[in-house]
Amino acid sequence: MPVQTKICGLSTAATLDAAIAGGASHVGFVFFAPSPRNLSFDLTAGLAARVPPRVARVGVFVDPDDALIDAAIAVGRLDAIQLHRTAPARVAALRGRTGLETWAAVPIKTRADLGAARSLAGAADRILYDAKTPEGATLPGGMGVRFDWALLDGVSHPLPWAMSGGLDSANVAEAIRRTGATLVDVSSGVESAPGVKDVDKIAAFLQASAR
Ligand SMILES: O=C(O)c1ccccc1N[C@@H]1O[C@H](COP(=O)(O)O)[C@@H](O)[C@H]1O
Repeated sequence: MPVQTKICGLSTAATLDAAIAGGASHVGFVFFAPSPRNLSFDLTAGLAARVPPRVARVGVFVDPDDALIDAAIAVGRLDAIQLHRTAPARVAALRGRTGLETWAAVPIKTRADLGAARSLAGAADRILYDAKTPEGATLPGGMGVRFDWALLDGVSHPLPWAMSGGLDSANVAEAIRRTGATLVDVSSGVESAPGVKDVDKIAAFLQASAR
C-alpha cells in the first residue's frame, strides 16, 4: 500500500492545488491564531471547495474550544481533526462531539514521552508522533524540529499512527524506511519561509515519499 502523505498548513489555492496534483492523501488547515499558517474562515471556505473527495481535509487545532471546532468543521468541510496539547479526555469528548476521525499529537523527545500514546487508546483514532518543540515555544508543531526516529524501534503502537516533525524531501524516504510509517505529515519542510508554502518543495516531497 502506498504511503499516505499530509501536506499541512496550506493557505493559498496554488499550493493547495500543488498538493492535490502531487498526490497528497490529506491536506491540513491550521486553526491556531499564533501560527503563521492560521487560516481565516473566509479563506478556509474557498480552499475547502477546491479539495476533491479523494483527499481528506484535516483541521489542525491546539486545545480548541467547541465553538472553534464547530465553526471550522462547517466552513472547512473537515473530514478529520488533529489535536495538539489536548488532554485525552478532551480528545475523546471532541471525537464524540464531532463524529470525525480524530488524530492526537504525541510530542516526543525521549522514549518516556511515548507513554502518552497509551492514554489515547479509546480516545483518538490515530496518534501523530511529532517532535517536541522547544520549552516555552508558542507552537506545538510546524517548527521543523525532528525527533530521533530510533525511538519508535520496537514500539507496540496502541492505535494507527502517523509521523511528523522536521520532515522534508531529503529525509522523508529514509524516515519511512527507518520507522515503517504509512502516513507522513509535513509543514515547514515544504516552505520557503514560515507560513509560505513552495509548490516545487511540495512536489519534491510527494515524489520522495512515494519512492
Ligand atoms: O504548522 C503549524 O503552524 C502548527 C500549529 C499548531 C499545531 C501544529 C502545527 N503544525 C504541525 O506540526 C507538525 C510538524 O511540522 P513540521 O513539518 O515540523 O514543520 C505537523 O503535524 C503540522 O501539522
